Amino acid sequence: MIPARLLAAKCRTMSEGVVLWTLCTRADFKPSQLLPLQALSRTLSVGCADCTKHREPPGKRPLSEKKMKKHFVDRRRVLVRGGHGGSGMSCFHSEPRKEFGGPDGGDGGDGGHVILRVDQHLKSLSSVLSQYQGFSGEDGASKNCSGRGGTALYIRVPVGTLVKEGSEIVADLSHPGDEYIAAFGGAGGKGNRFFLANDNRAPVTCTPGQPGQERLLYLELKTMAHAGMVGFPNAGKSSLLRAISNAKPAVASYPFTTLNPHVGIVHYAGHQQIAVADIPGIIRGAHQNRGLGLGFLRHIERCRFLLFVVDLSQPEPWTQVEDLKHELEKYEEGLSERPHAIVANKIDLPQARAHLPQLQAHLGQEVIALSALTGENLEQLLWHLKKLHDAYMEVELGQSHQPLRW
Ligand SMILES: Nc1nc2c(ncn2[C@@H]2O[C@H](COP(=O)(O)OP(=O)(O)OP(=O)(O)O)[C@@H](O)[C@H]2O)c(=O)[nH]1
Ligand SMILES: [Mg+2]
Repeated sequence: MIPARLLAAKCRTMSEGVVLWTLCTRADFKPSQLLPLQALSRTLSVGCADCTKHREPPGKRPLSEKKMKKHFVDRRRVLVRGGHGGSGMSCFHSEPRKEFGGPDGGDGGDGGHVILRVDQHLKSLSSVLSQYQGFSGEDGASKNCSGRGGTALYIRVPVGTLVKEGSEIVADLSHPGDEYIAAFGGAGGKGNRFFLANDNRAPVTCTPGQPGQERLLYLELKTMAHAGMVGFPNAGKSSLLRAISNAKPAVASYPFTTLNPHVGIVHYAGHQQIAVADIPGIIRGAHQNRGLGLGFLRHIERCRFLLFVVDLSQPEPWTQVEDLKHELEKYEEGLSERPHAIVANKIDLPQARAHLPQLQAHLGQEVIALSALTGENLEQLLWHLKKLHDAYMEVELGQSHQPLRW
């Protein structure tokens, strides 16, 4: 149970459009004093007069969910070819009054590689084309001039891109700045100078450049986030993400409003950031590809801990948790065992309050009851999120792994 003294304050700084959460303590605080978020920020006077005036940061209008769906691509088939090596040159040194100047044909330049590079700002594979041809090296020239090597061609991919060749995983680009050489450029040819030998003082042989490597790769994006919100359609996952972060997924009263994952960053005081992913709704039989199916269960795989979001206004809400765990377990063994918290949303509705004790009794574990709509008890979720994150960091650092940073 969260110590009642913990409070959260929300402040949107205009310049960054960031929601900053400060967990602070007040010795005299009682649970009954928990206030809706709007009231809370007024009570604590978090020192941001602007945030009351301007709720939305100015700028581009966000894309609609439908348009975003068009732009969101999480699989791509790419044919990559390294650059062709430049040809070697065959020629002889020529100078007035100098006979037998000798061979001086330069080597061709190497072809450029095609390299996949992680760009933290990309969220989807939509900008990746179906074919890439690396830059060719220049041909060698006379006077022993070697051709210039082809420059590398970079393909920008988002964090969490898995590279497959056939069914084999050849690279996992899970950190910003990670690179993988998708196709090597061909080696440049040799000029006739290279073939100069004691028994052959005037070679005419030169070799052509080699073609670059050609590979057919499959790119697969698995959303990377610290926490993944898993729940049935309409449970209020997107509303919750909007409430705690600066992400703006669409919210509507019909199921499957969210069609692709959204990642929101929760900013804590001290520059700590926790990435939370809103995963599209999961229904019974998702592991057999029902609803939005397997395509989205895939995005949960990479989340380090989970938030099971339950619609508390529905009768027998514990069955939602059981079903969600069942679907995750069927998809990948052990997935439902990840560190998690149970979030019971819509506590503002009268029937929801009545369901809460039953849910707690059935699950036998702590339930974070809150309302994404009114902001009630959000601070408890933030506190749990931080606790799960700290535990994850401890485990990763203990195993000398590089923890996921945002
Ligand atoms: N009363 C109440 N309604 C809520 C609350 N949170 C969300 N809702 C409503 O529930 C409906 C669904 O909310 P969403 O956030 O779109 O739900 P979702 O889980 O993202 O749904 P999908 O994207 O379809 O998976 C909307 O009409 C919300 O206004 C809450 O705390 N209280
Ligand atoms: Mg949604």
